[in-house]
Amino acid sequence: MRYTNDGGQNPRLKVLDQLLVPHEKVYIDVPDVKMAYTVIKTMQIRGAPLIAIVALLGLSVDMNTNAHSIEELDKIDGDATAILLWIRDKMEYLKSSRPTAVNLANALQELDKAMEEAIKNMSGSSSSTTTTTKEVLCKVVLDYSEFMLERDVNDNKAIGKFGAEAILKKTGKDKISLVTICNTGSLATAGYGTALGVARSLQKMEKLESISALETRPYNQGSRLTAFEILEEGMPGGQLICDSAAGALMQTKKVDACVVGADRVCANGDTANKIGTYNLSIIAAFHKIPFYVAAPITSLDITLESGKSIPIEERSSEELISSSKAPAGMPCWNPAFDVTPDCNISGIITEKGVIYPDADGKFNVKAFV
Ligand SMILES: CSC[C@H]1O[C@H](OP(=O)(O)O)[C@H](O)[C@@H]1O
Repeated sequence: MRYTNDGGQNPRLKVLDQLLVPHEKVYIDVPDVKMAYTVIKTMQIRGAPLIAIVALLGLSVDMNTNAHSIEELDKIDGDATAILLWIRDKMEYLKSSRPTAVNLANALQELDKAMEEAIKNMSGSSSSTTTTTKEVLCKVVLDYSEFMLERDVNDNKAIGKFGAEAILKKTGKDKISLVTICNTGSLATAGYGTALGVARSLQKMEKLESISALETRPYNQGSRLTAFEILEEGMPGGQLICDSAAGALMQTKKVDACVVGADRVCANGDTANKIGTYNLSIIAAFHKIPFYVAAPITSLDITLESGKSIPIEERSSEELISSSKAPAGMPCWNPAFDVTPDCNISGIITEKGVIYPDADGKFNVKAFV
């Protein structure tokens, strides 16, 4: 992603088209909310934290630089309720792009609070300022989207550190062999990565022996994106395995831990992540290999008691047909995510530390937020 803001209130956003990585590096200009929605929906950018960041930066670029939006906002300037409604309408549109990851919904909720607060402060202020409602809210959206960008990298570094320490302690090993699924690295976040950030931290500590990446059918985020990041970082023992080789790997080779990302973690620890994660957790449980979820607090959804209520995105048959070379017209079921039950999870690694199950084996995610 390329984000610039010269002049203080002139944000510009370009995103790397992840559908073309690793073979081509093409950047797409995101001048408005419509394009932010499109790049998310079509998976030109993906990864729960990055979806939230691109949506918010897209909103900020739209409000601050898009001529049509500026004109619309100018017309209703001074009417705080009308401006709020205008922004909330865009927020709802962005939120409808992909339903499973909760990071975007959480970010928009936080932003909404910041906007309400700013409006309250404006009406309470006695100073004879010439700043208009529109200017104030454009600045709130801009500041908040930039804050998210910065916070995500710092959070990921903390996740990496806590995760590496937890895995070393749990396994008692000096060198760790990991398995991961999907892409949770710099490409899925503002930088560093969540689950792949844990691998990065182990590598920095010279404690990473190997990392096996699943290809992650049908979109192949593992074979295209994680493989690319593993090679770029020169991670020791980096290798690609097909999704169905995970069992054989655990049966015949050294695997010390699995570490995966998350799109939504419920109050009881149930975790939605890329389709195939549930299978991986079952194989890991069978082989008594610790299984960690690495995710920022923004991926936690304590309003849902269990994974049964997580909306699971189903994508088109065409995507599965083209990637699997199935005959055209073949009916498909193509869920993008599955839910790993709490009982298969050893720990949830966040930037505030690791959430472990209690003595009864139950997670209390609420207590952590
Ligand atoms: C830190 S990435 C979290 C999460 O997002 C991915 O999904 P997608 O590629 O469909 O956007 C995947 O499930 C990752 O684990």
